[in-house]
Amino acid sequence: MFQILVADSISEEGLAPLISNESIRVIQNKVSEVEDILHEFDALLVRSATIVTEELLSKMKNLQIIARAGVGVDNIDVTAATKQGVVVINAPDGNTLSTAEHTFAMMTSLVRHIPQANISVKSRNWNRTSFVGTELAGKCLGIIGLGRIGTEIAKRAKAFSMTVQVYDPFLTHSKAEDLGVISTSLDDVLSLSDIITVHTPLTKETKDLLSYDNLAKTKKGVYVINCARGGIIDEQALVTYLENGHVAGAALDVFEVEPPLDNRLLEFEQVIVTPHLGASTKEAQLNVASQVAKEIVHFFEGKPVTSSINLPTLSREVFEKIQPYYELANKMGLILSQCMKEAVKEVNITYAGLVTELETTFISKSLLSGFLKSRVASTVNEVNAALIAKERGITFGESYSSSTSSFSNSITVKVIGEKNSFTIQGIYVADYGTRIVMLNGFKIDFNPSGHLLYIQHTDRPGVIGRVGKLLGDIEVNIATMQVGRKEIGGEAIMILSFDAPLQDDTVKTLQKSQDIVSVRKIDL
Ligand SMILES: NC(=O)C1=CN([C@@H]2O[C@H](COP(=O)(O)OP(=O)(O)OC[C@H]3O[C@@H](n4cnc5c(N)ncnc54)[C@H](O)[C@@H]3O)[C@@H](O)[C@H]2O)C=CC1
Ligand SMILES: O=C(O)C(=O)COP(=O)(O)O
Repeated sequence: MFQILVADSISEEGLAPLISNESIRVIQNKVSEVEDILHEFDALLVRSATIVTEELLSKMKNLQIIARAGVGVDNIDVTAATKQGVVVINAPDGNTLSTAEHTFAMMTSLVRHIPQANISVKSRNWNRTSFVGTELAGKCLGIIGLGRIGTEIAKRAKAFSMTVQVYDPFLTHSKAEDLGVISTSLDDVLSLSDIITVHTPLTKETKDLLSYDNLAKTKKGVYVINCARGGIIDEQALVTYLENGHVAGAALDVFEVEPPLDNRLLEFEQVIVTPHLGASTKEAQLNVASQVAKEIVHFFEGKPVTSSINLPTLSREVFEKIQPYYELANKMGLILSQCMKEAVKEVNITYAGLVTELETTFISKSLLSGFLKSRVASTVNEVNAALIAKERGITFGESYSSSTSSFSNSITVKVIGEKNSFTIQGIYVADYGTRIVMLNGFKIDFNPSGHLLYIQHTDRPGVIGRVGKLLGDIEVNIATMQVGRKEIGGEAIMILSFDAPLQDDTVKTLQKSQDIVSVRKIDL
């Protein structure tokens, strides 16, 4: 008998496949109420309220699967779960429409002051002049993050006769064209929009995306909306811009700390709030609960699960053989993603030599998951990488080359974007390890790990010295340095490694230095 702990409030009807299954026992309780029997559960089902920490996982010795009845898995320590061999699944599209509709409800409420007017009338006032609103038709909506939810918002905004400006670095031109939206830079979205709504995952890149500096670039009188994740808008910065009147109002469904008991934003009349209700409809809850319930049944029946976001399903023996290539490919994907900052149409992988005898599909998926990791809300892994790439219009090709090179095996990847392309080649040699031996046609040789800088420059006397001095002046210690060039005086590259991550300001300063063409920070 498999025991499942349902720790958050989840649709009973959606749970039917579990409740009716004779080999499954469902217990609906908060974690704190079953502390002494946590070790007995085989599965844990949660929404966003239960925080699944490493400590909790260590108490759940029998746990095999965690199911998130929703999208965001930021309340689950997926790394700890993976380490513990626990599969994590989610329901990526069951609540898309409800969240988009809630965002739209927040937008209309915000610009027509509906919550404030409601309170006023119920307090027996009849004050029509204080609640004069703003029409949506003809206004510009800025959407940051055009994934599943952002896309549904865009369609609805078009129906309301709004113009839509979008910032999503991973959005292809054709998708934007199909939707009739303008795909542009973050700065354009900030400066041109009357209303800005965020729909990205909360990641290193999107934390405080609407910062002091970025809010300063917005129109005076702008409205902002966050129905994605607390922390994408810097709450302190928002307080400042509400206080000085630059931001006319905000609609917030999510907060950095939930519930937001001690949050200054709640004190503003022009801020309207809901308690993380985006996905709270009967339909969305039924969808997400039944999606994960069916997946859990499959999992216990030994069938493959389709929405796993962490573990691959390979035998240990096969995995051990491909592991070095699998890790190399993942690093190559991460390097490509950090060097190629634009929408990508194609990822082509070519294997040569001994590696072609292995299960390369799995290696390719590892590469793809490294490449997509920072671009989507839910964690990407080998199980879901190809599907996510397809959804995002990225064609993914794999081929074998018989051409002989100086390496006994190699993986070469070409990523083609709308304007540029980028090529990388990596090798694995037993007892030597994994190396990157080519970047964009430049021969090089470095270990893909740690904190790196990729600098493209002109091969002129003094460039390397200038970079060294610039970093030395700000006390940044270079651990290793590699240079590569195609011809004397032509284009050249440097790969520098450091003991700690570099500050973004350092990258900006280097970028301005003489003879430097481009600088990319790579964290692996
Ligand atoms: N309030 C609520 O109850 C709910 C909130 N959510 C949250 O909404 C957010 C969006 O969810 P989905 O649309 O389902 O995810 P998605 O993965 O379909 O879309 C996310 C989009 O953000 C884009 N993106 C990633 N990094 C970016 C960056 N630095 N700048 C601009 N765009 C970037 C990606 O390219 C992608 O298109 C997530 O944070 C999710 O957790 C989801 C459901 C309910
Ligand atoms: O699916 C998501 O990412 C959500 O934020 C929904 O959260 P909830 O399941 O309503 O606690």
